[in-house]
Amino acid sequence: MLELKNIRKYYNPGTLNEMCLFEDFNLTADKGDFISVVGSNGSGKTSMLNILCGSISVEKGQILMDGEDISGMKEYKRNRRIGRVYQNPAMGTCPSMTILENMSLADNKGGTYGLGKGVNKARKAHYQKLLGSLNLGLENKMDVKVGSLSGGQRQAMALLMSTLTPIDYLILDEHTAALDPKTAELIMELTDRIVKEKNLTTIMVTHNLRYAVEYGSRLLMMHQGQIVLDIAGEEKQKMKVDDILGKFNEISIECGN
Ligand SMILES: Nc1ncnc2c1ncn2[C@@H]1O[C@H](COP(=O)(O)OP(=O)(O)OP(=O)(O)O)[C@@H](O)[C@H]1O
Repeated sequence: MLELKNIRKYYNPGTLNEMCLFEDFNLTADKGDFISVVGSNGSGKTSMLNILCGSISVEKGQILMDGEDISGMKEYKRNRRIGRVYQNPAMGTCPSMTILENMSLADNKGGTYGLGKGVNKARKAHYQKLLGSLNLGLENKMDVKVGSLSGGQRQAMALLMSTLTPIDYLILDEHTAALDPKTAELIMELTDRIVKEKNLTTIMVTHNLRYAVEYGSRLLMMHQGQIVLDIAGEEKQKMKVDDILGKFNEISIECGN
């Protein structure tokens, strides 16, 4: 379970540009939840993910992982249990290293790493099997530099790499936004498969309302630092893209836009 409790977050505190994003923000992601998060630009979606992952600090409040307060825990330590995929495929992979080296690096997350040690045959075969499941032919390109792959291929690798070690939580920050529609679809199917196979508690920020409706067990809508919609179960299953659009319109009218 991941929890944000009574979070207060200011950007540029004490300056002319001070901005209060969260005043008393609360979120509980129960074990096995797959939460799609939609919301207006600047509503705080990425900031929320950054707070969970420890990429940014907060003024007040607690971040709990399975009941343990991890507010003071460094990002790299949280990452032992949290996998993250970003919008930019370049963020999750190292372009100057080969596919094999990237896989090996991800496999050693949280441990020491030396390329000199090399990768044993069994591990290489394991990586090839995983890459083969993507159906992108990457298993035959183990010595190719990742920088020469397409965005979609890199994002598929980033997803595989972020979930290679035994993690419990998966954080997806608009991870299909930079991809063409067909590749985005493929990455979403892959995401869903990995989430189910590994039983990952997942939070996925997306501007694609269809994905938000089709995937996941719960749907949140954020606006101006607040959760304005939180639905799950049957209600979520019945939700249509038009319903979310309607909610967006309501918010815009309330704001006078
Ligand atoms: N490092 C920062 N310094 C100052 N303000 C920031 C910083 N990061 C985010 N903000 C502000 O906080 C607010 C929320 O930003 P955030 O990126 O979390 O929103 P978002 O919902 O992810 O937006 P989008 O849908 O456009 O990606 C915005 O007004 C943004 O300008």
